[in-house]
Amino acid sequence: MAFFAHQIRRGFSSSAVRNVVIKQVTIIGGGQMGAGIAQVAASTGHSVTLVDTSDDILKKSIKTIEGSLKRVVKKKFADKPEAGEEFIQKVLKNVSTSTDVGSAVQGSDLVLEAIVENLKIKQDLFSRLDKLAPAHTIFASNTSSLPISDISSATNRLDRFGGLHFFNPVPMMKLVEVIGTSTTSQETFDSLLNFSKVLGKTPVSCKDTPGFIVNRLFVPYLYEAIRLYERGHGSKEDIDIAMKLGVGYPMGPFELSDYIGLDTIKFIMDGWREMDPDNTLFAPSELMDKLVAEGKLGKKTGEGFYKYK
Ligand SMILES: CCCCCCCC(=O)CC(=O)SCCNC(=O)CCNC(=O)[C@H](O)C(C)(C)COP(=O)(O)OP(=O)(O)OC[C@H]1O[C@@H](n2cnc3c(N)ncnc32)[C@H](O)[C@@H]1OP(=O)(O)O
Ligand SMILES: NC(=O)C1=CN([C@@H]2O[C@H](COP(=O)(O)OP(=O)(O)OC[C@H]3O[C@@H](n4cnc5c(N)ncnc54)[C@H](O)[C@@H]3O)[C@@H](O)[C@H]2O)C=CC1
Repeated sequence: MAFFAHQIRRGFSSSAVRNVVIKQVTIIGGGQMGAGIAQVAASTGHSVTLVDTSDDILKKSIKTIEGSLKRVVKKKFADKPEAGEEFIQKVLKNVSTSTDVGSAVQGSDLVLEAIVENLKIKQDLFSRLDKLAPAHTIFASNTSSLPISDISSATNRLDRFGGLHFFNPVPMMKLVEVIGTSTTSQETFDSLLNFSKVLGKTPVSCKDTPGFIVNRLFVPYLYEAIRLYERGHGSKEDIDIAMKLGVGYPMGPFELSDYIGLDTIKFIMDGWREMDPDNTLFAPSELMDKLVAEGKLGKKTGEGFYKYK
């Protein structure tokens, strides 16, 4: 069994609320992750407000959600296309959009942040939200690599702050890492665990350590694959085939790096190297640095390790 929340001792308990049942969710950041999380939350009956910096971005987010829902219903309602269309409309009705965080957090039980992976920008956002959101509202970040406690330190609701780390593509990936800091209250942690389950995901409990569980194991794996290629031990194609057929991964390390975004992966590794410069697992890759400097960031820019145009 992956988690035993009741066994985790936490040092802080004066939560303003007990076990918040999360019904109304505000998601800040309508990119790859935010749109996916909004889709899953809306599909499971939550009322969702999706926030981003412009209406144009939000229109794109809704388009992404619609496209993904179509893929979902194609399978789920294979024999009943009308019921599928009805489902899509019902889900979309649960999602509203806003460029104003102040109004978007009113009445919200959970504010989940999925904006750019930058500590200062996340701290500024949460510091502002802390003054605007109701007292009972739980805050959570979907950060891939930043310590949750560094982000929560910008607020006065340390007990009502945790991490909820989803995986890309959110509608398909079953895992959620639930992260509690030393100040996250048990009530908050339990609410986040329950919320993940209501979304139909499988949560695992994580400590607030670099990369939590998955990325702590996976980022060094991706980098080692690149170094293997740099040393001439195998072609990209062969390494990808080897990991797909040899251990059953759905994507090889180069395909997956392009899918996630090379800038994101390099950003994470650079940050960890700064924290622990002598750890050889965090050694840089010349090729990765070169591709990112050239703007070849993977699928999203049309080229990374592979070409997509
Ligand atoms: C980790 C290092 C550092 C990273 C730092 C940042 C990242 C993080 O913090 C954490 C992460 O997210 S790590 C990334 C985790 N994700 C993965 O490993 C994805 C691996 N790939 C896959 O699972 C499949 O290739 C995948 C499911 C993507 C696609 O499947 P296929 O390759 O078989 O392709 P398709 O045939 O197109 O799809 C198969 C079925 O899935 C449905 N589908 C795919 N994408 C969808 C989407 N976005 N929305 C809804 N449905 C979707 C598709 O319809 C199809 O369904 P069936 O027709 O029923 O099979
Ligand atoms: N891409 C991935 O595979 C995964 C990413 N993550 C994490 O999720 C977060 C978001 O990542 P992505 O969705 O990939 O990024 P993205 O670049 O696709 O989306 C970020 C969105 O946030 C918006 N944004 C930026 N600053 C904002 C602000 N102050 N207020 C409102 N909106 C703002 C941007 O306009 C953009 O639409 C990051 O922390 C990332 O590390 C977590 C798991 C997987």
